[in-house]
Amino acid sequence: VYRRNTKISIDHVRGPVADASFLLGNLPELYQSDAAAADLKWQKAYGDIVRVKGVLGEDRLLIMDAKALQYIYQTSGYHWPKMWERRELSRLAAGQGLTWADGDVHKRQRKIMLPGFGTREARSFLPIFFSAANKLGEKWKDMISASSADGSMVMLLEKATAFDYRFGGLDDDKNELANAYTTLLSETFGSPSLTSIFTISTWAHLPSWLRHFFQRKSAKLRHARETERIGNGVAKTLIDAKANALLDGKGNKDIMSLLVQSNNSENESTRMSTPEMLAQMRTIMLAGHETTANTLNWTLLEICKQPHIQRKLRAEIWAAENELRTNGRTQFEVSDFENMPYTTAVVKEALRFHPALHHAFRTAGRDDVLPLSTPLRVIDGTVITELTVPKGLKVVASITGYNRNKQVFGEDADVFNPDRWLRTSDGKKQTVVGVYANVLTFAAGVRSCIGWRFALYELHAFLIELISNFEFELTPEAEHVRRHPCLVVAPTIEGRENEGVQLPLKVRIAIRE
Ligand code: HEM
Repeated sequence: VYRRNTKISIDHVRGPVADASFLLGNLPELYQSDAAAADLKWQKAYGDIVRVKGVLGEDRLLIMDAKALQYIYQTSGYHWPKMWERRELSRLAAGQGLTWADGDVHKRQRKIMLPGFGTREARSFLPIFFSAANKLGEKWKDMISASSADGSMVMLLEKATAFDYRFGGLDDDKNELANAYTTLLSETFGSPSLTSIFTISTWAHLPSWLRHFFQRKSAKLRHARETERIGNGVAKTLIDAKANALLDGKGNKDIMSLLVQSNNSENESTRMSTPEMLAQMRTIMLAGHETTANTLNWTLLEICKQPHIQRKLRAEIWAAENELRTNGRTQFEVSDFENMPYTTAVVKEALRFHPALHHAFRTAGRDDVLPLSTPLRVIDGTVITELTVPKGLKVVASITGYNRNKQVFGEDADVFNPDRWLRTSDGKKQTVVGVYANVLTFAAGVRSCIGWRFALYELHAFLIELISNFEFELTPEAEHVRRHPCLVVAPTIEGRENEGVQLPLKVRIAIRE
């Protein structure tokens, strides 16, 4: 393993010394500290391209450079596949669905699913997002009036957002599946131990029968196995119901109908097997819920830290609601968001500052040359403008590192400031990387987030509904929130990570003048 690992070398690129051990390199700091804390520290010291040590002498590249990321994600198509061990984690979390698939399998799966995620489809879900947000608000109002005299209470926000819309008919409060998913990531993938880091990084070298044996026995993966069982059960019931509706001629272009139709397809290139179909449902459930819910959590935290942002946001939302009522309407549509620039700016800034996934993992599928936005000084002091990389090199794309890159977002990139989105452009031509607002939060290219429009509209709906009805304030505990890395970035309280995701904020009903 050592010989194989050290054959793929980029030792001319600068990076931190592997302070943990030869066995684990820099991976403990990369994976165990607060999400992206190591990335930002190394970015400051070495620039936007950093060599980090993996297990047993392995070299990896941490990338925050715009042109290099654009090349990997967009220009190279499928030539930079996902890192093998991360695909294995995706398989364990959600089966052989879209986040696991690669190459031709991915192309086929994505082509089948894409029509379910267009702008029109996402827009049609807006009333469902508002209704879910409203339901949550009503619940909070009841809790506040039942529990406190001063009209406020400390809420442990852990799961908001419209969990049930993805497949319809699930009640968020009682559903076994919703509960299983809520804690899956923090329990199974949160703060990996040194043993887990080593095991996951060396999995690829084990024969598959032995790997599967360990995975079946692993206590750490018990929760993932249980979620798989519940998830497949729920998915099967929903699929049967959908198949019957389709037989009755009630089909449409929602994602469930597309999956069921592809399962029945005679054509190999548009067919999805039953295990694949179940995996897609579990994938959407997981990829869609944890990411959006945590982005909302981080947004609320930031606007509590800077109350003037919260006040400005609420003023815009109330004005927009008044306008809506004056025009005899009761419900926002997506086109109304265009007249709410500050709300959109807050959403954009939250997505930039707190990407729900802070890392994405790739491998060079061939010897390649990465173009660089910023010239890089290497170990012998020379400065290079492109970097030659060997086939098999593992790469960590630092989504947070890119999103806070000063070359891209300006000198104040490390400050949460929605106003940056309201400034007029300086006309400088930029390297465009992400699918939305040029942030890398939804990744880019052929493997970009398929549900980004859903996330965007869902975030708008929840933010509008919650800020319109409630005021949020920091509690002393919230000062100790850490950015806990567990496949996604979730808020936990320092030293109490084992209690799971929580964000204690003081919430009171907002009184309209
Ligand atoms: C704020 C919310 C969200 C964020 C930050 C986010 C972020 C991402 C990122 C970074 C990726 C690429 C991962 C990689 O390359 O390893 C991704 C992929 C994906 N996302 Fe999202 N996502 C969000 C919401 C959603 C929603 C709402 C859905 C579904 C309804 C969804 C479904 C997926 C799927 C299926 C993939 C795999 C796409 C592929 O590989 O072709 N995501 N997401």
